[in-house]
Amino acid sequence: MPSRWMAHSSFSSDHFIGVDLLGVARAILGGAKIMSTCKNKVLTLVFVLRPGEVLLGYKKRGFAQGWWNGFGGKVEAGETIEEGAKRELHEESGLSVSNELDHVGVLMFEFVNDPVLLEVHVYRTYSYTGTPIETEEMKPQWFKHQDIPYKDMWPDDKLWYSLMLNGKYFNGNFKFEGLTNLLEYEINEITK
Ligand SMILES: CNc1ncnc2c1ncn2[C@@H]1O[C@H](COP(=O)(O)OP(=O)(O)OP(=O)(O)O)[C@@H](O)[C@H]1O
Repeated sequence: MPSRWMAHSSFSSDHFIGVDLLGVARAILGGAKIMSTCKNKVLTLVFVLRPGEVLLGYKKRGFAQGWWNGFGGKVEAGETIEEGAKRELHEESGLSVSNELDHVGVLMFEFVNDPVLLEVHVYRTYSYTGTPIETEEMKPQWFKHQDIPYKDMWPDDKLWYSLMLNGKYFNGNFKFEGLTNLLEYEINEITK
């Protein structure tokens, strides 16, 4: 009996325990990963358009300094994502938008060794009031579509700008190592 039990145990039971432990370990690790990554940082990114051109801002300080981008930033407590987008556009470019912005995409960015995911909501609009002004944070400039300075921008931008400029809806997932090394990505166009 003991030897049969031992024999049985040393095969099936160990095997079973092995699988089970692996499963438990996976569940714990998986759970921990989900818990640590579920806190997304919600950001906005607004593109003001006029026929054939897009307004970009040169980032003068802070995160991504020295690169061109749309206007946007963190959504603050008590405001909707779209309200945050309009506020950041005004703060960074001096432009105001009273109509609804066109919500064209959501981009998720993961950075290796950083548990916080960036959830960037992308908007576009042809409708605005005011004249772009240089602020402490951004220097605005109109660019023809063919002159967009992709080499001085986030590496993901060249992968989805054509969708945004052409009025398509999309989502994307990007994995970065540092600020310049894009390791993996996927972009999906969405039909509304
Ligand atoms: C990783 N690949 C990326 N590709 C394209 N655009 C990206 C991006 N990652 C972040 N962005 C955008 O860059 C702005 C940062 O804004 P950021 O300066 O951090 O926010 P905010 O102005 O609130 O910060 P401060 O309060 O000034 O620190 C914001 O529009 C955000 O959507």
